[in-house]
Amino acid sequence: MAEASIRSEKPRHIVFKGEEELSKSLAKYTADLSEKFVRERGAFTVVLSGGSLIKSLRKLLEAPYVDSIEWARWHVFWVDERVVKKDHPDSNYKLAFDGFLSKVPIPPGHVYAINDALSPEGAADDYEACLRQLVKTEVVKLSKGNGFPKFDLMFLGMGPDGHVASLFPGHPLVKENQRWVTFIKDSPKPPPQRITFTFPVINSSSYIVQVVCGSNKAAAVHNALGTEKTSDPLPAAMVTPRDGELTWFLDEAAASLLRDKASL
Ligand SMILES: O=C1O[C@H](COP(=O)(O)O)[C@@H](O)[C@H](O)[C@H]1O
Repeated sequence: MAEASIRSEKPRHIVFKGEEELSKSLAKYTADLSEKFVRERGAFTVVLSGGSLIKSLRKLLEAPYVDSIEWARWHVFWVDERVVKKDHPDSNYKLAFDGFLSKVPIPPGHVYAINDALSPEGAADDYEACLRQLVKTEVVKLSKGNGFPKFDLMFLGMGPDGHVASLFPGHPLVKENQRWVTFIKDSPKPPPQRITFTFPVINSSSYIVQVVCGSNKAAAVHNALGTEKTSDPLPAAMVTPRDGELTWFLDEAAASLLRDKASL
């Protein structure tokens, strides 16, 4: 198990007056990266979170992006998933399908949902095997430095407790450094059974956006964006891409406890 990584400088953060402005900027940021990766490698690997993130992607469903993005080149994954049936209200797949994926022409074969017939252990193994196959076929890149998969763009949310994906404060899974995908059966946030990417996978991404809105998350934002060294950082503070770019997209409420909170 690795030591928790501790960053030495603050990641870039952008504060928006409200979630409406944030979602417009997030759409442009995403469309620009889609264009770049499709041009460079003919594919764009995108990792979604569950929760409030999906609503913040809604501007991608509007002009000009809905018509200009090369949706057929997108490959979509989940950073974490609840081990429930795909039509269950708690499913991150269902949330994304209903609010986003059903409205854009991404080929169904490019949408990599978990196998919802398996146990948490089985679903994590199965999802990792799927990623290993996609690395072989070069749909997903491999990080040269550490041998973990390297996704083009990863969208992260954050809970009020500072959790990201299904990696919760104080849980031993935050230190997992061998597996690509692992499972949890005692998630403090329901439902208890989930699978999740591990930190080495998250931190191998080329681009990570951490999207956080709301005053109930202000304390965790303040904690995670601080530079104070701690041996027990919040999971959100452990998002430290090794060879990539991290940008926090915050609304004014989430940024309200930061000293540097000038908004766009
Ligand atoms: O349970 C989860 O929570 C986090 C945060 O969700 P939010 O609704 O507070 O934005 C989410 O990022 C994660 O994917 C999800 O499984």
